[in-house]
Amino acid sequence: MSPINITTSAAANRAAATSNADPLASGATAFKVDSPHVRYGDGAIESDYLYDTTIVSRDYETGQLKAKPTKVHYQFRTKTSVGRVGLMLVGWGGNNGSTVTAAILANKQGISWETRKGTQEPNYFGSVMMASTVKLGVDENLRDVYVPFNEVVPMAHPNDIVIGGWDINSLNIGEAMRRAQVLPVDLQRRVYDELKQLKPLPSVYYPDFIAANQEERANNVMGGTKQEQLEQLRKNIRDFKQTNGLDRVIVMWTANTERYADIIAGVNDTADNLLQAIAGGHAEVSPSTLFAVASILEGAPFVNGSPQNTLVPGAIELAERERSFVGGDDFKSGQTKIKSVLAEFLVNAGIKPLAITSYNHLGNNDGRNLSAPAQFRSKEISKSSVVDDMVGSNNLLYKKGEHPDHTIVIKYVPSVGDSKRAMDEYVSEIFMGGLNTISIYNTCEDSLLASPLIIDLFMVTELMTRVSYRVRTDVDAAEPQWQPFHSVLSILSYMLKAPVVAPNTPVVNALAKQRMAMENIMRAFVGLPPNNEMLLEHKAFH
Ligand SMILES: NC(=O)c1ccc[n+]([C@@H]2O[C@H](COP(=O)([O-])OP(=O)(O)OC[C@H]3O[C@@H](n4cnc5c(N)ncnc54)[C@H](O)[C@@H]3O)[C@@H](O)[C@H]2O)c1
Ligand SMILES: O=P([O-])([O-])O[C@@H]1[C@@H](O)[C@H](O)[C@@H](O)[C@H](O)[C@@H]1O
Repeated sequence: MSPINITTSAAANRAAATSNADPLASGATAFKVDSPHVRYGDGAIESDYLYDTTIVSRDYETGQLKAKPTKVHYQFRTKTSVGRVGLMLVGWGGNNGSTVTAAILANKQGISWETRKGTQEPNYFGSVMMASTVKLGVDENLRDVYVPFNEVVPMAHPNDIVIGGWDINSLNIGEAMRRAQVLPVDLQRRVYDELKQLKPLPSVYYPDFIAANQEERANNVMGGTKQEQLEQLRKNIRDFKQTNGLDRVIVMWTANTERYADIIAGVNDTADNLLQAIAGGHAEVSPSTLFAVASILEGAPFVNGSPQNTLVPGAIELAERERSFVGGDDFKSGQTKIKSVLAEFLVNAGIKPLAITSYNHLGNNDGRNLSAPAQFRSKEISKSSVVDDMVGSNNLLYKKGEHPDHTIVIKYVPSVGDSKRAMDEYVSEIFMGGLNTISIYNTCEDSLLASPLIIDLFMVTELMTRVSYRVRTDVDAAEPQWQPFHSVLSILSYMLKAPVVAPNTPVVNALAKQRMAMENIMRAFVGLPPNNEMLLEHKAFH
């Protein structure tokens, strides 16, 4: 019984109208939920949602665990109008920044290009929002019906994003695309003239935070004190928004990996201390944290695509106080993405990884920056923490505090360029003391894998700026206030190696859990129950 894919293109709709194709296979764009608990009002979708969870407690007399099914009544309101949205990239002239800009232009203008295999059309493959589907439900014949992920709730379309940003290097984006050596030459040729008009704004450069080998790029640098730089960055964001007539701007760090900043009491441990440290020009405030503070103060969501600890405690507290959104860290694009699948599979299969050895070499500027110990250390941390939740979930395999050996090696080999070569070995203990070894060789085209994540991070972050919620109880004295989600957008974790979460909440790295959370939260916004794949319809006698 083949599943049905709802296609929403006009052509597909015309084809369905004139053929005896399955009426469900080409429906109108998006879908409407038929429920008394979902209201499609003017400008917003409101849903009443019973959140089912299970509270576990221990009976201290008997020692027995008790599991109590619990329902929490949420109400969600999702504004349906996206408006005009902008993305300001920090590190715009880098491999990721220039690649994602060129790709959006090609998609927006329908620019195809010639390859030795024929004509290649632009696409958004690798974007979970733009190129993956979710199961909406089943039809009357119990056939699965799938819709594009980006049609579960109204979302921004990448073709409509207005892009700008900063770089410490002055190269225009056309030249930066050429320097990156990522995209096919024929495509580069077709988009170059438009991209060369795009010039990064001068940025903040503190040599101490990135590798010394990056100094030769730093010819587009902002002067002044840290406070003056903060004000300039804030002005940049305001000007970009006003000049382009934008309703919302999202700032995303795709600049070089910085060293970790020391967390110092009285400097970056609280919001006020961080603001004072900036005013006082404290050396331990990094460029990325300055961008985060500027974004927070301008109400522009800030997402960190690199592994350093940009979101120091003071930045988190400031975001909470300003009710501004932040997210991070480190795009989860290749080697680590696979690890967050494989490690979960092994542990959930009752197989005990003993050693995970991850090596890769790459030859792009990111790799050159990572060849410096302090910058590598930031990446090593983000790449190493990805199995912690899976290991912690299974005390049958791992005693408390026990971990697999986990080694990360990254080498800079200029000749491979952006085409990173990753080699992994997973050695696991299996039945009766046996050993299983899985070896993987993975050519990760770094920027072609990271660019779609920039799009997904933008789309989900933008969605969350339009969502508010409230919790209802049976004894509400008055209508509770609608409020935004917590400032730290842990819903972004699927796209990130080291998800930043709200203080004192759990970090989830397992990729399947992360996708399930994002899908089911978005389903809840339109009043749909979680997908549970029980398929009882197919397991019961009819
Ligand atoms: N697959 C991937 O490409 C991938 C995956 C995960 C994380 N990342 C991270 O994304 C970031 C970008 O990767 P990339 O391949 O585009 O690197 P890149 O070196 O090509 O680009 C980084 C850009 O940032 C600029 N820059 C450095 N410091 C800056 C500052 N303070 N302000 C503004 N611009 C600054 C540099 O001039 C450069 O143009 C890196 O931190 C990398 O670790 C990349
Ligand atoms: O995402 P992933 O492939 O596990 O990790 C990658 C690193 O291994 C690589 O060295 C670097 O190029 C990228 O910044 C990326 O972070």
